[in-house]
Amino acid sequence: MRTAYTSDQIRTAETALMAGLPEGTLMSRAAAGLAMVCANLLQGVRGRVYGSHVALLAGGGDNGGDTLYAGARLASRGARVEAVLAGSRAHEGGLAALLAAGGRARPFDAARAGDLLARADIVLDGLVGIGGGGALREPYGTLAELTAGAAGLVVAVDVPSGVDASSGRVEGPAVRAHLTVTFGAYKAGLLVDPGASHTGSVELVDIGLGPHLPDPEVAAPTGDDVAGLLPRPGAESDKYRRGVVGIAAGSDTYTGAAVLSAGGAVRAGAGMVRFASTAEPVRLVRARWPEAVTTVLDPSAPEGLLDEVGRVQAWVLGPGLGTGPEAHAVARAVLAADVPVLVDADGLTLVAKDRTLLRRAAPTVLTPHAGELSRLLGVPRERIEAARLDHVRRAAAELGATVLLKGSTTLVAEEHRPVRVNTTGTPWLATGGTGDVLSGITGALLAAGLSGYDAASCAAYIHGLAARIAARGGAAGGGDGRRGEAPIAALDVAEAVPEALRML
Ligand SMILES: NC(=O)C1=CN([C@@H]2O[C@H](COP(=O)(O)OP(=O)(O)OC[C@H]3O[C@@H](n4cnc5c(N)ncnc54)[C@H](O)[C@@H]3O)[C@@H](O)[C@H]2O)[C@@H](O)CC1
Ligand SMILES: Nc1ncnc2c1ncn2[C@@H]1O[C@H](COP(=O)(O)OP(=O)(O)O)[C@@H](O)[C@H]1O
Ligand SMILES: [K+]
Repeated sequence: MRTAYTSDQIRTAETALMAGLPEGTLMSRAAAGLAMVCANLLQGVRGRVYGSHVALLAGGGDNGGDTLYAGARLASRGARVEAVLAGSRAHEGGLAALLAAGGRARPFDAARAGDLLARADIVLDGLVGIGGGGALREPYGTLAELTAGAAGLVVAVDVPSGVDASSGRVEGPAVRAHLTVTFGAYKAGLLVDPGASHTGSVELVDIGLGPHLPDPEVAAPTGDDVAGLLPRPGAESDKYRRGVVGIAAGSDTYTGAAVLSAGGAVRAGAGMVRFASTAEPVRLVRARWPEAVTTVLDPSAPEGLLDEVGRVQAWVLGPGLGTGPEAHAVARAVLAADVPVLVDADGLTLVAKDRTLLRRAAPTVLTPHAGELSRLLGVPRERIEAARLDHVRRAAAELGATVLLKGSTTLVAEEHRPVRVNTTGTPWLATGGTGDVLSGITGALLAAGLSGYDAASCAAYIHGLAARIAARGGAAGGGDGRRGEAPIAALDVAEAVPEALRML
């Protein structure tokens, strides 16, 4: 599990660690690690450190200090290092070290800074780190924007400036780095969008913080974590014990979502899929997934609506269900069941209109995208997009459910647990119907007995991995939506789930 922390948690751990160490030890560890990474980069792009051009953007705090000290180390190896001092003051020790090692430093001047960035082999963004707050003020904002025109590699020091280290929030200009060198531990904002899309790859420099770190705010499961949680059938398994998932989805108007959700469940290894809906979706699901056992419902007679369906260990409710009175009757019947229920799509719209549906004892998993969460919380969508971590946490607490927030980084929140961040996926997933597939995968894992928290985070991982495999035509790797990948259809993702499971 890759764990990540808020700025306050990092500061507390740093204070505890520093209490037993001579002053300046941590900054010197951070600067040494940063200089080493930069030296390796320069070896890669220039073949040597000596004679290479390094630009430092140094803010007035300790983030600038790290950067100036690292610049001094590179200057002492013969690099031509020049710092732009963005603040009214600069870190004294760092500046003195840089000048003593033969580096140069000048106050901010836009034209000169632009020239410098156009010439540099690497640019170190040391404007602000965990001490940053709110939108970047001037001239920090201009400097962050200028890094977009840098000819060489942009290396963010600790955190890309303009990204809130604790939440990933971005409120104005922010540096987009090729690489972020972060100190002591991951900051939560490096894993959560929009911040995560500014970091490039992330390299962690150990400064000895480990023993002092508290429980993390955020955790990103690795493939091994997911593999360890997944159910595998044994000699004593039968289809019932492996988990029967019920799917209440589709309507005579919307039929595709039902087929996709059922496909996710079948491919993710449900022992059995019981599909319950009106006649047309039932016909289509049977045609595409003969494995599913189907029941035609008559929601105009809500009494004993699900009696004919048979026993299930978990339900998936909502994809393509519609939002009228008959859909409401189905939602009421499913949510009255004493088993875990995943609510998606139209099911979320029904729940947003009638929160009493969520008064139940068994676990509930909600899987909204930002628009659906906006309706659930009564908060504008843009505010959710800008502060996804805060809102997913709030939703879990307020709705008493496990909440999986879909989007470019998928988050899974449950009260009193770290928010789980999904690290797989590809922007090609942004296409109609892929969320329906996710609902089926998650339902299969819930039926197999995983908790809502584990089922949702494992399903997101598998779904994202399957999407990458589908986008690369069966090959592993990728995930950036660029070369070697092609558009995918939602059903391709369901079909790639077995390959994803094989890789885990
Ligand atoms: N505390 C420690 O023990 C360690 C800290 N380290 C470094 O120290 C950094 C934290 O240093 P600081 O606490 O001095 O904070 P920062 O240097 O991250 O930020 C504070 C500085 O940025 C300015 N600033 C804040 N928000 C701004 C905004 N929106 N626009 C423009 N300027 C803004 C402040 O005026 C101040 O000059 C870490 O990110 C890391 O790089 C490392 O050296 C490791 C050890
Ligand atoms: N930019 C993106 N990058 C990666 N994944 C994305 C992106 N946008 C959406 N996704 C993923 O695609 C899926 C879309 O689901 P959803 O919004 O429910 O669509 P639908 O209702 O059409 O199925 C989710 O798993 C979501 O996390
Ligand atoms: K920075």
